[in-house]
Amino acid sequence: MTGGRIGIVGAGAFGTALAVTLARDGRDVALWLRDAERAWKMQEKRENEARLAGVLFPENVSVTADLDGICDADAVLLCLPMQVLSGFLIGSGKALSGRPLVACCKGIDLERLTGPSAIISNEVPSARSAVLTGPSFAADIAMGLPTALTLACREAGLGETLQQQLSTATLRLYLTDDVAGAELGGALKNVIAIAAGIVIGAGLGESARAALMTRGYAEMTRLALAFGARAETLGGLSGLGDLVLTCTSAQSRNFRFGVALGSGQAFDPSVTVEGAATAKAVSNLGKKRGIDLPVTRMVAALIDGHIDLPNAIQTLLSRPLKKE
Ligand SMILES: NC(=O)C1=CN([C@@H]2O[C@H](COP(=O)(O)OP(=O)(O)OC[C@H]3O[C@@H](n4cnc5c(N)ncnc54)[C@H](OP(=O)(O)O)[C@@H]3O)[C@@H](O)[C@H]2O)C=CC1
Ligand SMILES: O=C(CO)COP(=O)(O)O
Repeated sequence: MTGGRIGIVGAGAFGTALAVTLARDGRDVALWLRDAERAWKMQEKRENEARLAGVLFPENVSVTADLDGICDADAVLLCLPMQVLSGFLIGSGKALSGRPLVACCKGIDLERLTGPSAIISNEVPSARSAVLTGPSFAADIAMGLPTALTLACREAGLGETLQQQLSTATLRLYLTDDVAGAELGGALKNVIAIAAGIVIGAGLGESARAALMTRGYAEMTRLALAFGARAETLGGLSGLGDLVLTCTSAQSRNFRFGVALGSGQAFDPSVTVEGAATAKAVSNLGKKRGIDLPVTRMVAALIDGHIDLPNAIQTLLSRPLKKE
């Protein structure tokens, strides 16, 4: 499909990659960032040097710091980190009233303990929401490598329209109405990816990583089913697919953060690591709902410095033996 006008909020790595791939496929794209001077420079330079260096913008990408520039778009993609989404919508959501808003962030809000679609419904009640999630590194999308994602939307008609508007020759969107499953899979896989990174960073071996990924997947499924998700969604792109990608690739920031934690190295605090806040949020959710989440709880405790690595490993290994 070609044509249509897409607005993108957030010129980070992911927002920029989506802007470029959608524009190459014929959409007019307006890419919004919060700083007017940087927006002007990016518009002139035709490149996002800070977040996606080396990828030139097609001429049908325009960069703006004015939300009026995107409020008439057919769909607006919210490509902000999870923990800033509510603040952005409280401050600026009014400008996006009535628009289809597609959350592209992965995580659970630490204060509200909800995913992005509930934040959108609360802060912009007139908006029609969807969630775009699944296994994809921004660099791969920007290079035009084949990528498949999940588009989750409760409204059948809107979901089908967005699926057409946001799929390209190399970006293939699969549709589901299981928003809870898609959101929770995307949020939790980042926590498990941190744990997988810790395992590798601490030198515990590939076998331990495979065990961790499998038990982590059981944990993701347990939590998601308790929130009304369907098991098949967790077994799809937004759950298992993204878990595999993120736990096994050094391109992943969550995985690299875990490696640093496991090997006692420092990690640049300016890098977006969604799983860190989400580990705490999900740990709190689990406590509230009485759901056993041993891996998530341990990741949250390690990040907060409430436990050291040898004790964390010992605690996980000494849990009572049980049926798989
Ligand atoms: N990168 C990837 O490969 C993928 C990322 N995602 C998801 O996309 C989301 C965004 O990630 P990503 O693009 O990588 O993140 P980046 O760290 O690359 O960029 C974050 C962007 O958010 C902006 N931002 C931060 N705080 C605010 C705020 N308060 N108001 C307005 N803008 C703000 C930053 O702007 P500024 O520069 O001004 O600080 C920056 O443009 C995450 O949830 C991530 O999980 C999903 C799939 C792949
Ligand atoms: O979500 C992603 C891949 O699907 C990106 O992972 P990171 O945020 O860990 O880099």
